[in-house]
Order: sequence, then C-alpha cells, then structure tokens
Amino acid sequence: MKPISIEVWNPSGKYRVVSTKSMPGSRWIRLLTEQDCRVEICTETKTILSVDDILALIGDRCDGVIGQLTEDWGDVLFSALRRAGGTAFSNMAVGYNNVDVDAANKHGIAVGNTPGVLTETTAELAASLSLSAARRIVEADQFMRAGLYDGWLPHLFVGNLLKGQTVGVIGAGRIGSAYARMMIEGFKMNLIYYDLYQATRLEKFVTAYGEFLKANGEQPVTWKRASSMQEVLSEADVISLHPILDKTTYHLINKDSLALMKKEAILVNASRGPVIDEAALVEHLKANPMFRVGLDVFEDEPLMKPGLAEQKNAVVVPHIASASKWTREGMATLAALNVLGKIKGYPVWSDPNRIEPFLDESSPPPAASPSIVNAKQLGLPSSKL
Ligand SMILES: NC(=O)C1=CN([C@@H]2O[C@H](COP(=O)(O)OP(=O)(O)OC[C@H]3O[C@@H](n4cnc5c(N)ncnc54)[C@H](O)[C@@H]3O)[C@@H](O)[C@H]2O)C=CC1
Ligand SMILES: O=C(O)C(=O)CO
Repeated sequence: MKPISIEVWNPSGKYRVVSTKSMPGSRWIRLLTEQDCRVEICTETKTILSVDDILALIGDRCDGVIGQLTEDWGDVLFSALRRAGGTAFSNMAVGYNNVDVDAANKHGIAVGNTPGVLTETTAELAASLSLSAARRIVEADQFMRAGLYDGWLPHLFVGNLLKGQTVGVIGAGRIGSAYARMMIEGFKMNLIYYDLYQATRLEKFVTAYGEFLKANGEQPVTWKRASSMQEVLSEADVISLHPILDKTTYHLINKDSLALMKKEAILVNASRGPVIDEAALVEHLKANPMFRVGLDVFEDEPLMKPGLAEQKNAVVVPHIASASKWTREGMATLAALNVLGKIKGYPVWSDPNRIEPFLDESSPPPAASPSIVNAKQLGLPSSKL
C-alpha cells in the first residue's frame, strides 16, 4: 500500500485518532491531544479519498477516525478499523447517508454525526438560494460584469415577490423548520409543509407570529401540514427540500412531481443531491424558463448533470450550506468529541438536539459523546447530565 501523507499532533499520545481531512479551527485538536490522543491528519491534496487511501490511513492500529461525507464508509472500512483495534467513527456532517450503519453495528463501531451546530447556517444558505432565484441575482450580476447594463428598464430582471406567497418545506426537521421560520418571519410568507412527523414547535411559532401581525393590523401568516408531498408541490410558490437521504426520499422530485409544481415556482435543494432526479430537472428547466432552482447539492457530486450549467434559471453553489466559520469549527469539535467519548468510555449525550454545552469554549465540554446515531443498537449508555 502506498504511503499517505499526514501531519501528527502529540506523537506520544496513547490513543491514535485519524482525521481524513484537515478541519477548521484548533479546538478539536486541543481537546483530543489534552486527553492523551495522538492526532494524525491526512494532508493529501486530492479532495476525495478512496477506500484504499483510508485503509492506508487506518493502518494496523487505530482507535478512531473522523471522516467526511465524500467517503464511502461500509463493511471494508469498518472491518479494517475494528481489526486495527478501533471502536469509533464520526462523520464531520449531520447527514450520514455515506455510512453503512448496519456494517458499523456488525463490527461494533460507534457512528457519530454533528447535528444542530449547522442548522441555522444551512437554513441561511437555503434562504439565500431562495432569494437569489426569486430575484435573479446571479443572472443580474453576470449581466453587470459583462458590461451590458445601459440603463434602468421596466422589464429588466423582473423576478418574484415573496411577501404573502406560500413557502413549502419538505422535511421540517431541524434545518427545514429553521428555514421556514426565516422565510415566514423575514418575508411574511404562509407555510405548507410535509414531514412524517408533526412539526409542533414550528406550527406554534407561525400561529404566534400570525397573531402578532394581526394585532398590528397586518395580514396574519398561516400554516398547514400537508397530508402528502404532492399537496406541497402544487400549492407552494417556493419549495425547499430538507429531508434526510434514504430509500424513501431518493428521487422524491422527479418528472411527475416537477409537473405538479407551478410554472413560476422556485425549488431549492440544500439536503442531498439524489433527492432530485437531476436529469429530469434539467429538462424541466429547459421547458419552463420561468421556473427557477437554487441548488447546493448535486446527484453525481462533484459533477452536474449535462445541461444544468447552461440553464440561466438555475443558481448553483458547491455544497457550501454549512460553510460558516463558527459552524465548521463546531462540526469539527462535535466530530472529535464523538470519537473521544467512545474511546474514553463516556456515555452518549441524551439529547442530540441540545449540543450547546459542547460548543461553549469558556468551559470544558461534558464528558460524553455529543451524537452517536447507533447508540441504541450498540447498547451504549446514555448521559444523565
Ligand atoms: N447541504 C449541506 O451542506 C447540508 C445538508 N444537510 C442535509 O440535511 C439533512 C437534514 O438535516 P437536519 O434537519 O439536521 O435533520 P433532521 O433529522 O432534523 O430533519 C430531517 C427531517 O426529514 C424528515 N423526513 C424523513 N423522511 C422523510 C420523507 N420521506 N418525507 C418527508 N420528510 C422526511 C424527518 O422526519 C425529519 O423531520 C441532513 O440529513 C443532510 O443530508 C445538512 C446540513 C448541511
Ligand atoms: O452536514 C451535512 O450533512 C453536510 O452536508 C455538510 O455540512
């Protein structure tokens, strides 16, 4: 196996923890080295590591690995990690569709993720894409830079007004709910959402905000929980996708579902690329020039389906929804603490929706793993803190 380049922190540490990528901030490194970990960070320049690259990083002895959503964590890697004496893996991401959790269970490896710390940052990017698509910001920017602006015109880059329109959210979990609140409070949009579960806190927020507006003599905002995704698609003016990616959400948006949407609707995706059948989307964008889309994620990432890049009615950004400094440093911290907690035999934090104590830099983090998705399957104890 060819050697792979690494940077080492605290070479004499007892536990060997590997990070497949350099991650923002230094707190995560400090938290590990202070607890007797030797931290090895892969410094290879290529963006996506192969399974063979990661096998080389795991080597003969490794206690835990912090990995990335671009990596294929299945039976090959989890069995190698187990053979190397490891018991802990954490994605530096909240989504873990790149991880075969059954394989991890089989080898007794804890799988961590990083919920919460990226909720607002990701929702803000979805809101940015919604606005960029509605007001044609990217097209207008390109027009200016091309020197084409020769004076104000009544028809120049006319887009959509959001106020009073309906925002549709598919997957009203942490990020979907945060996005909905931004669009409702910011632009006084009405809400329609579809989720397998009732978003009670979100409903209460919209009701209370509607009452506040009414008391101030303004049109109140409203909410509706749709009984099918189709209802959201046909009623909403702006639709944002925020479900997890699994078998039930693969190609949730396809030729048939696109046909249900309004001709001038806006579709935003900051969840996972395969939630949309991207080839069908390209055809829909070509046939419906007033339909607009804002995409952070792509079906064959890092590639775009042929034809997408040429569509003026598409705003595309490279999977940057969680890319704020605070969030990325926090994700690194949570991922490191997931691995550390398992190595040290700490319990698992009882509420992965309440991870703030791990992010407070003024005090040491709780002695727990912030979020282990297979804690129950592995029978790991839950923190009483
Ligand atoms: N673009 C990016 O950089 C980022 C993308 N993400 C993606 O966003 C996803 C959601 O993250 P969170 O909101 O923190 O997760 P969450 O678990 O709080 O929310 C997911 C929601 O999707 C719902 N859901 C599941 N299956 C569904 C279905 N078939 N139809 C409708 N709703 C369904 C769940 O009930 C849940 O409410 C992550 O799994 C990840 O893939 C997350 C962060 C950043
Ligand atoms: O956390 C995730 O799931 C991402 O996509 C990157 O933030």
